[in-house]
Amino acid sequence: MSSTVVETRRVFEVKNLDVYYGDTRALRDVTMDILEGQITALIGPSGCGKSTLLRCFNRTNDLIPGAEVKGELNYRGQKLYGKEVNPIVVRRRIGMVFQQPNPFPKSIFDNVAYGLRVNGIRDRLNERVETALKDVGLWDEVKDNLKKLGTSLSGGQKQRLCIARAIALQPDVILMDEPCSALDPISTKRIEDLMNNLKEKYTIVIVTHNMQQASRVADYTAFFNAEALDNGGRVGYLVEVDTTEKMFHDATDERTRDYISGRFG
Ligand SMILES: Nc1ncnc2c1ncn2[C@@H]1O[C@H](COP(=O)(O)OP(=O)(O)OP(=O)(O)O)[C@@H](O)[C@H]1O
Repeated sequence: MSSTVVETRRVFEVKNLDVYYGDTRALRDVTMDILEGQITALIGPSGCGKSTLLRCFNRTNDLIPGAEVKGELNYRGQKLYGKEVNPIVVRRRIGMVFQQPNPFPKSIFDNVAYGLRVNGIRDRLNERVETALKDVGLWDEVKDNLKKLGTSLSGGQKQRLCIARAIALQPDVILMDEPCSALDPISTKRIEDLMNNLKEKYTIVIVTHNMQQASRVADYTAFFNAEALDNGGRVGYLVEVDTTEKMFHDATDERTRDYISGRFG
């Protein structure tokens, strides 16, 4: 990696991380850093473990029966899987946005206020909701209809509403699992522009199948691949991670160059 990496603060430090689902190892020996205030894209062919790694960052794999994480994963210098760590607090600090925009069948206001209320935050609710909606560029579109159902918005608006719901809690990190794959190109562009604005305040990790998207939005790109095992299964692994500029124009590994140029995957 370039020398700027050394000077930038590490939010996550992943060392020799393995993830299992039951007896099956889905991801092996991942070592990488996630840097503060940067957008990091996780790319690679289907099944190479991108979403699995993403879920490690806010411990949502804990919710999958049989999932087990081995190795080291430090969040701001603290063991994320340490015994004393409360996963609920982790998920408050490290928010997540999914592929399918999934607002609750509640009003626009209540969608954004939801996480705040659940976490017992009741002061300045109106102001906090307004700020979150402004931060995602939705305020002007919805300010006169805050009682309208969140589910009645367009796909792109719904996704921005879900991002507003995540950032209302003022998290440290936002994890995005293919946030634009269900959206049209115009809504996708709005989310990409939004990500660029959000990185002033948040560290973002995004899983994307869209290589152009990674090259447009990410500061760093990590390329994962999967290899066949003797038992017929497959295990994902990290091929390389570097600045997006380097990965897309001068990747070290031939597999990365092949994938990025569309020769496989
Ligand atoms: N809940 C689960 N239970 C069991 N196995 C799982 C589970 N989730 C993922 N896996 C397995 O882990 C491996 C990695 O899956 P994962 O979804 O992380 O890959 P991915 O790179 O994000 O794939 P895609 O690009 O298709 O979304 C796959 O073999 C998958 O079948």
